[in-house]
Amino acid sequence: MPKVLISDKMDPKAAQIFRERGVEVDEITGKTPEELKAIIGQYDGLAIRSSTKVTAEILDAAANLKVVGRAGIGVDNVDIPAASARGVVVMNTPFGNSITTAEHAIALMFALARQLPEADASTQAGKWEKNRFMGVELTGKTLGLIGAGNIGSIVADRAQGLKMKVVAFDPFLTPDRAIEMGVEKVGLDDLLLRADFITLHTPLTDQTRGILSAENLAKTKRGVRIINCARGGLIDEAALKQGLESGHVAGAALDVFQVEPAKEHPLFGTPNFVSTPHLGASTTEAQVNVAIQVAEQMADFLVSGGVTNALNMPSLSAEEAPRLKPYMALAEKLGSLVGQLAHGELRNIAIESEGAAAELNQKPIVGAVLAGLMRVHSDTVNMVNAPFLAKERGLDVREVRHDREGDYHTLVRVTVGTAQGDRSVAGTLFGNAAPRLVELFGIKVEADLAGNMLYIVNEDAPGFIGRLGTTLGAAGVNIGTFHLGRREAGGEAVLLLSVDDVVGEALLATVRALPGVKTAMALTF
Ligand SMILES: NC(=O)C1=CN([C@@H]2O[C@H](COP(=O)(O)OP(=O)(O)OC[C@H]3O[C@@H](n4cnc5c(N)ncnc54)[C@H](O)[C@@H]3O)[C@@H](O)[C@H]2O)C=CC1
Ligand SMILES: O=C(O)C(=O)COP(=O)(O)O
Repeated sequence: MPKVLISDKMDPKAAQIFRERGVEVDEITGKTPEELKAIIGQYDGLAIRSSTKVTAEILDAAANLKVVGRAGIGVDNVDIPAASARGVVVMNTPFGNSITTAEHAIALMFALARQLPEADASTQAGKWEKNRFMGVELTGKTLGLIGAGNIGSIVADRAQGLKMKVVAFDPFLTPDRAIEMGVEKVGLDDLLLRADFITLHTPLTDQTRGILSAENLAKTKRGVRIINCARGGLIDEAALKQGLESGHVAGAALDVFQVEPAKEHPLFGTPNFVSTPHLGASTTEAQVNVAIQVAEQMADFLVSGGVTNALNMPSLSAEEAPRLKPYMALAEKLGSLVGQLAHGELRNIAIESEGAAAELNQKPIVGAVLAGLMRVHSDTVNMVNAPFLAKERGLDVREVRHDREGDYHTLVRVTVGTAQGDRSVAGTLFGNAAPRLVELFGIKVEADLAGNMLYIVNEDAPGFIGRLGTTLGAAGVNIGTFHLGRREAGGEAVLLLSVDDVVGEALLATVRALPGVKTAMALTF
């Protein structure tokens, strides 16, 4: 039974769903990285929010880990390249908390406009400072949106309801989408110049880090109010403090900080500064949404191989998974076969599908071929890291679907380009379930690819099969199945034998010495 660790506070629905789906679950929150390292090795899945930092070091200790599930959106606390390299799927729940986070941004905007936290503290301190607090209206003001994705567009919608004018800076926002959202697409400088309020809704990336730098803050309108419910690293916090102290920035509300938890911070106590402890996603509704979603996605993956919302792997629905599974087994075997047989550096690989295979989602088939191919050289390769490793090695991967009807109702062909030319193998599924090799380097064969096998190319001449049988028998190697194919009578023949034991180097040398043998290799599947 797969085992999952929930390492950040999560709605109890998550654990309930894991158990209902046949996944064992432990909930252990608040661990230090060292403590997490000590226990992570026993788990197949890790369910987190933003507190757990999934570093390369943690991943190195996670020998059995197959999936990290983020109950939320931002995954900047997960080292995704390190996870991909180790074959661990990383998934998030991209929509479950977006309304809630957008509402928090709007709440903070009101808090700034009307100085609600200060007014509350003063009133409850018995001061009744009616003349101290003077707010601003939101109606008619310009809201500058940095990042117009899921959360940004909900903020834009709510702000329009408040009769604000919304301008948005997002390099990936298309003009059509801007029209649909009713926002004006602008450049960053234009936004900085015009916005009365600025709200940030981008992920933290190398491009967005410090997007509100000292230089950019200096370009803002005097009296600007800034809200950040995205990630701490987006704003230069020291420059923001200066802006607040000089009065250039009339107010700033941060839900997120460069270093969290922020228990001490130079901004604390600064006039017109409002803060919340990363509460953007903290509503009952959002937490139930993300807990259910992350547990369903992770259980689907661990139990049936379905992949949803993965950031480092193509999606594969739980419904598709059973239909694709035999294809992935076939693809992996074909990849492994070419990986074992093709000599030298592989330059490119083409994965072609025809018949029923062409109607399927190709990404998992391609991933499985690459996994089979790369696993020949490394034990730690799987479908997640195989495409990544292929890219790293400069292998050109091509995917082709054919409409044509061939000899088989379904066929997957894998062709690799080597220094000696192209080498191609093809396979089908018998009864839509059992993988069978049907073509090997241009020769028609029909073979199971399983267990220990012996691959021989020889000159087609009488007496050879008898001599081979005698040689193997004398070495105590039992033949399970025997598959033969040839280009033409008396030409080159290919033999694929399944054998009960590993064929060692000494026996291979004897086989190679038999008259007419051109190649003899041991294969394993
Ligand atoms: N405070 C909290 O509790 C929460 C914070 N978040 C944060 O909010 C972020 C945004 O979430 P979503 O809207 O769901 O993500 P999203 O992916 O739907 O939208 C992000 C937008 O940022 C844009 N973007 C990317 N690079 C940019 C750049 N250099 N300049 C301007 N725009 C850029 C993208 O084009 C995209 O439209 C998350 O990445 C997460 O870090 C999310 C949920 C809760
Ligand atoms: O979903 C996100 O990106 C968030 O920042 C929410 O963080 P949390 O799950 O509340 O720690």
